[in-house]
Amino acid sequence: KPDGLPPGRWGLPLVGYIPLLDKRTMLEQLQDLRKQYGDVYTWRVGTQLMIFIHDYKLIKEAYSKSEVTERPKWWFYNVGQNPGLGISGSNGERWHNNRRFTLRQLRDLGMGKSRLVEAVHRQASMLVEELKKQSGQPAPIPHALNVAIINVIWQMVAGIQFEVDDPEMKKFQRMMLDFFVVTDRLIIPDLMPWLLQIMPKTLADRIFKMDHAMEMIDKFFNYFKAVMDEHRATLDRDNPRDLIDSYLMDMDDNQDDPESMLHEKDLSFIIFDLFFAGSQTTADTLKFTFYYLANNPRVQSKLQAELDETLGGALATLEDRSRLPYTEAVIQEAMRMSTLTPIGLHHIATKDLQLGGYHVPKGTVFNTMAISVHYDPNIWEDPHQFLPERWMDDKGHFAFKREGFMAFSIGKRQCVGEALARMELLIVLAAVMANFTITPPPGKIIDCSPDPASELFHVSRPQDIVFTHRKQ
Ligand code: HEM
Repeated sequence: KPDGLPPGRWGLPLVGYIPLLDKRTMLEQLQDLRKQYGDVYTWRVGTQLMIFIHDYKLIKEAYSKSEVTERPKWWFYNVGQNPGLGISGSNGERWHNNRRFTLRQLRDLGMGKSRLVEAVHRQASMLVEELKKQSGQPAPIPHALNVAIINVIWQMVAGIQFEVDDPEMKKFQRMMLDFFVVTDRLIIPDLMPWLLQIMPKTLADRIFKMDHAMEMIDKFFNYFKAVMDEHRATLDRDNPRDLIDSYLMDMDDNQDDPESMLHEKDLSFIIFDLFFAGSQTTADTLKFTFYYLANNPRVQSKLQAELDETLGGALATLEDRSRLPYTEAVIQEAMRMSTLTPIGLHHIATKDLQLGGYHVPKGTVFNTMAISVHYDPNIWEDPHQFLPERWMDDKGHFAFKREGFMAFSIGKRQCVGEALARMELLIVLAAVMANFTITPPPGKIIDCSPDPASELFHVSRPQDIVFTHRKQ
């Protein structure tokens, strides 16, 4: 055990201190360790040394260091690609280029006047129509919400939007669900890589579903490749339509450069990352927001009053943003309370470093406890209360402050889709709340706690809720 480490659990050789030995949830165990060791501690899981940080200032200090920017080279992130492709699982120059490319795309295609805003408008209106069909009835939030969010990403990537019941959309969603299922055990060999050396490959594949995950990746590649081929056949360099067109043009521009890293498989991973990082997150943030609002009629009336007065029934645009401070505050508060990534996404130390007076060796994996920060009573008054007012200043403006807010993480690796997510959340929430009042089913309250089935990523619990059409 290296000297100077933060306190914590080292455990046995090879297996470390395995969380499965304990029946409580992972988050409960982490909170216990915090009580025992303080805001920063280590926990060796398998052969992997992990550091857990519950304090915002220390997280900020860690993530401001360039040596804590990389993603671990794990199956969980790379799905067998070495080196990792796309954005979320890549590192170094490839990561830097792909991230910059995607941010540029979002800016150019995106915010302001563009087709992307039109797509969000169209999807928000579609969702309102779907909700009218269940007006006044207790029912789960319709599947159309997920479709709406996925369609916005399709618009950005390939200029396509599907109808709610289009079989192609169903097929695509089924592929995404299947992928989630096959990746649930991939992290085990990441934490205990020696298992792969002692096990026959067929057994390892059967247990950890690695071959299945690779097959799924090929399936996605073939799916996206067909869309790329269509784009290639109709590409007009003077009128790039979407992200695929832009990438193909960059590829052509660099075809004589032997150093060029651009290729179709990498593009396929970028697309894959956008769907996986950007659809469930945004859709679930909306679901949590509807749940909090259903239990908080006071907040809901105030929100509707702002929407009625400012928009008068029209769809919101980004220009309306400064006139919708309470709507922004509601979204911000819902993101704080739901904390979709309670322990963050892993980063790895690429060099030895000092943090909070401790020595953190190269190879340590960082877990940043957004959930502790978002409920820290030293940062937030009454942290368990849904209080959008905490985001308003004395003049009634939305007072966005980054300090202590980590829904999109912080530092160089923070979410690339934040601006898109915020635009979608604003437009869709405004459209729904201008048209509907939300209540729990009679005699019930909505359970706003995350579904215990998913620990590392918070998702909302499926349950009935009532959207009643406001006939203005
Ligand atoms: C409310 C919705 C969203 C939330 C809460 C969210 C949250 C996050 C978080 C916590 C990270 C991890 C950053 C880190 O490693 O420290 C992340 C990364 C990422 N997000 Fe989002 N996200 C959302 C929406 C989106 C959207 C709409 C897109 C794009 C369409 C997107 C694309 C990405 C990508 C590509 C990464 C990986 C960044 C990298 O590794 O450099 N996200 N997001």
